[in-house]
Order: sequence, then C-alpha cells, then structure tokens
Amino acid sequence: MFSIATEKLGSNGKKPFTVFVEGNIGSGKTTFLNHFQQFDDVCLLTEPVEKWRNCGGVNLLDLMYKEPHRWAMPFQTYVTLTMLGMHTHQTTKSVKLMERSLFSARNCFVESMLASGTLHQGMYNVLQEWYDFICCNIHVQADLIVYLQTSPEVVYGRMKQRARSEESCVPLEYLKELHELHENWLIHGASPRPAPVLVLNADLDLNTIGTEYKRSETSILKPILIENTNQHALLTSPAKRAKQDF
Ligand SMILES: Nc1ncnc2c1ncn2[C@@H]1O[C@H](COP(=O)(O)OP(=O)(O)OP(=O)(O)O)[C@@H](O)[C@H]1O
Repeated sequence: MFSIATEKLGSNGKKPFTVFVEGNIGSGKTTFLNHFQQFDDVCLLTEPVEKWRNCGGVNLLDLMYKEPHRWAMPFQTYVTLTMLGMHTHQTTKSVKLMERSLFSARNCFVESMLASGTLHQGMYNVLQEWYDFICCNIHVQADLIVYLQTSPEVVYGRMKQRARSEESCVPLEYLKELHELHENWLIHGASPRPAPVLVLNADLDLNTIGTEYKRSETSILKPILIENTNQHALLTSPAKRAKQDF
C-alpha cells in the first residue's frame, strides 16, 4: 500500500474549503461557477468536458453516446483520471469550487450504466476497485456539496436548446434516471455523501436564479468571510488601535 500526497496547504495554512457543484445534465453548473468569478480568493474548476471531447484528437464523449457498450468503460476511466486531476489540483486560494466530482461519476453515471447494461458487471467491478483504491489512498477534500436541483423536463428543454452535437440522441428517460440517482444520493442518502448538501432550486430561469445563487454565497465563502472578520477584529483590537494611535 502506498499513499499519494495531494493538496498543498493554502496561503492561510489550511486546505482550501472545497465545494462540489452537482446536478443533472443542463442544471446550470457552469453558470453557477461563473457567478463566483467575481471573488478573487476562489479557485474555479470547470468540468473537463473539452478534454473528453478531445483526448489526443479522439472525441470520447461522442463515442460513448454513439457506441455505449464499447466506449462507456474507456470513457469512465478517462473521467476518473480527469476528475482526480481536479481533486488533486493545488491552489493557494481559500475556496475551491469544482464542477462535479468522482462521487457523481460513481453514484450516478456508473450506476445508471450498470442498470442499463451498458457496463458489464466485470467493467463495473473494475471501476469500483479504482474508486475504493482512490478513497483509501488519496486525500479527496470535500466540505460542501451544492446540489442544483431541477426537474428532468426543464433540463431536457435546456439540453435541446443548447444542441451539443454529442447529446442530440439523449432521451428524456435518461435525464429522468439521472435525476432519480442524484435525488437518491443527495436527498435520500442512498450512497455516502462526503459533505453536507445545500439544495438550490435550479429550475429557475436566468433572470431569477441570481437570488438562489446569492443564497449559497455565505456557505461557500465562509472561510473568506471568517478570515476577513478576523482581520477586521485584529485591525480594531485595543492593542492594534493603541499601536495605530502611537
Ligand atoms: N461520469 C460520466 N459518465 C457519463 N457521462 C458523463 C459523466 N459525466 C458527465 N457526463 C456527460 O458529459 C456531458 C456534460 O454533462 P454535465 O452534466 O456534467 O455538464 P453540463 O450539462 O455541461 O453542465 P451544466 O449544463 O449543468 O453546466 C453530458 O453529456 C453528460 O452526460
């Protein structure tokens, strides 16, 4: 057994407060991350979809949808690798905000692929051994999960509208199944949740969702707010004031 050192300590001497943004396809994870661009001390890690679309010139996402029985397994192994890259990404920022995680790949996508027969039981078992190995040997920081909760019909409409070529054949049924798997995991706790879950209503459209995003700010920016309060307290402490007066 060996272990791999991951997270570098942040500038404040602590590991970054790590938040996973989870939700169905088209739930607005990228838009949610973009909202936090305005905060300097937040490291944003968007999902590596572009890597999946171009793995050395091969579009694995497309192949996975076109020939699932053949490509689901290599696709999942690449998802595992690229997600691990995000989990072990080092930052000196106080907060790390990630789009998805190894946990949603494991608890939602891989489960769905086993149930539909896309993944053979043997392939599934190999993936489970990888996840267990990672869990035991690599520190995966998790402090909060933001669940962008949607209804399948709403995200189906958004998916059709954005018309990503690889997703043209994705049926509403698949989104319903992924929705149930997210709900079972994040709301009902059918699989272990690595951190507390904050649920937001992501059915709202772009004009009204800002209030939902704002609602999450205090929870996500907690370490920054605490740090600022401490600094403020230091600046206004009697000793500091005396020094300033002098
Ligand atoms: N572990 C996985 N296994 C299979 N497919 C996956 C996996 N993770 C993501 N995908 C696929 O990758 C594509 C991107 O999906 P995802 O929901 O992660 O992002 P998104 O829809 O771009 O996010 P959003 O619209 O919420 O910003 C989808 O077609 C989805 O089915």
